[in-house]
Amino acid sequence: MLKIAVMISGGGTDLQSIIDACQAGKINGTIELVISNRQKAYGLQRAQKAGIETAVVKKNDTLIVSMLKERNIDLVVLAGYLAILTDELIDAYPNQIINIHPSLIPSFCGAGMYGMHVHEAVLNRGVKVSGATVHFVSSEIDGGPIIKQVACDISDLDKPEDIQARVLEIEHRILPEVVGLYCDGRIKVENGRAKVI
Ligand SMILES: Nc1nc2c(c(=O)[nH]1)N[C@@H](CN(C=O)c1ccc(C(=O)N[C@@H](CCC(=O)O)C(=O)O)cc1)CN2
Ligand SMILES: NCC(=O)N[C@@H]1O[C@H](COP(=O)([O-])[O-])[C@@H](O)[C@H]1O
Repeated sequence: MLKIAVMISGGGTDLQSIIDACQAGKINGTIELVISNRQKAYGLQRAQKAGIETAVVKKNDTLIVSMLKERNIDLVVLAGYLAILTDELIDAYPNQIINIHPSLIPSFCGAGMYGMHVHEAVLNRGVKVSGATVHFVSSEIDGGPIIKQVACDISDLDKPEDIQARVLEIEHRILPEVVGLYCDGRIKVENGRAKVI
């Protein structure tokens, strides 16, 4: 069983999808720690309800690395974590940090593209499909190897919150799926590209 840490900043529905999958025996791993950079993140309550250790750490990747190493964490999941990771944390966990992003990378991603900002940009551009991406985290924001993407038709939607809701349904499926694949050793990175084996 791999040891997992999840980093959040908000409501934690993506975190909840992993908690639920672990409790259902769908992931060969256990969530050992949930870290938030925001004290009031509701996701902290979700973790505490599930009996998972929580911590609030703001702008201190040195401390985060020490907490992860102390707990022998194997996989770090960014589940709505809205801060940019420093190279200190990324280098400590090469291809061991994954992120969920609410668009089809490389579209609508990078600095400033998070949460509802993504769906507002998608609506304003008038694209007819959106979706979600799970990728490894690198120094380039949202530029790491893509592990899985699923698209959805949004041509019938005209509100960003409705696009968000449809994309979240995808997120809540593919994030636990990818975490499970990682825990089973079925994700490899070759020549900068991730593949499921
Ligand atoms: N080094 C990396 N750090 C992070 C990555 C990454 O790929 N490499 N992924 C992001 C997640 N993310 C999108 O998926 C993302 C998060 C936050 C931002 C952003 O611009 N944040 C603002 C502050 C937002 C706030 O605190 O309200 C900022 O830093 O100015 C962009 C993309 C996680 N980190
Ligand atoms: N760029 C990162 C980003 O925008 N992440 C997004 O934050 C939301 C967190 O929701 P949650 O708090 O309900 O899990 C999710 O939609 C996730 O894709």
